[in-house]
Amino acid sequence: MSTNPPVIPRTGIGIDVHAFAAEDQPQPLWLGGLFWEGERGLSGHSDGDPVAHAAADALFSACGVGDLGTHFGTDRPEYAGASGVTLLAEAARIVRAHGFEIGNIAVQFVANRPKFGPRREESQRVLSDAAGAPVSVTATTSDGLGFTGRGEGISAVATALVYPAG
Ligand SMILES: Nc1ccn([C@@H]2O[C@H](COP(=O)(O)O)[C@@H](O)[C@H]2O)c(=O)n1
Ligand SMILES: C[C@@]1(CO)OP(=O)(O)OP(=O)(O)OC[C@H]1O
Repeated sequence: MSTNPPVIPRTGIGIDVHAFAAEDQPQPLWLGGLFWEGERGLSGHSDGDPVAHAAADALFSACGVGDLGTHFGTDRPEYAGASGVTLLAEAARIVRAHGFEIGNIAVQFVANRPKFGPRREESQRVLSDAAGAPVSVTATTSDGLGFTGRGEGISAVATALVYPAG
């Protein structure tokens, strides 16, 4: 009797950090694929969304196909101002082109503001649509400690699970 080899899933991890933009060069805040009206924005070559970037990096990590810089380097003018949602969708496309399907992505960001809970469902919907797989997002304040606690920037960490397609 022959048995099929087991399908071995692969995990990946991604971390991203963006500093808040200087007061005299205000930027819109994009976080978790959403625009946050009235909140101080982050600096970056793209829209600076650390949640979407960490999610994309976790996908690349899970598949062993490089990282954010490999695929969307800051030397690529077409990604200047690019939406994190677009980058996540493109990362998911690349992952599938390498023969993987996505199980899920989990992201947590660290920031005092914005208060995320009321918009969690909206963010998860936008990011899940982009990835074509479930994306869950959680938030913590880190109890006011560290650079996030001091309000210098926002960090995000993500894990992803992928498995060979077909
Ligand atoms: N930007 C944030 C940060 C936190 N939350 C929610 O508050 C809960 C408590 O945060 P602690 O840092 O004190 O553990 C956290 O579990 C989140 O539900 C948030 O919505 N937005
Ligand atoms: C996304 C890219 C490319 O526009 O630029 P940034 O917005 O600066 O973001 P970062 O998380 O530093 O990742 C590097 C780049 O690939």
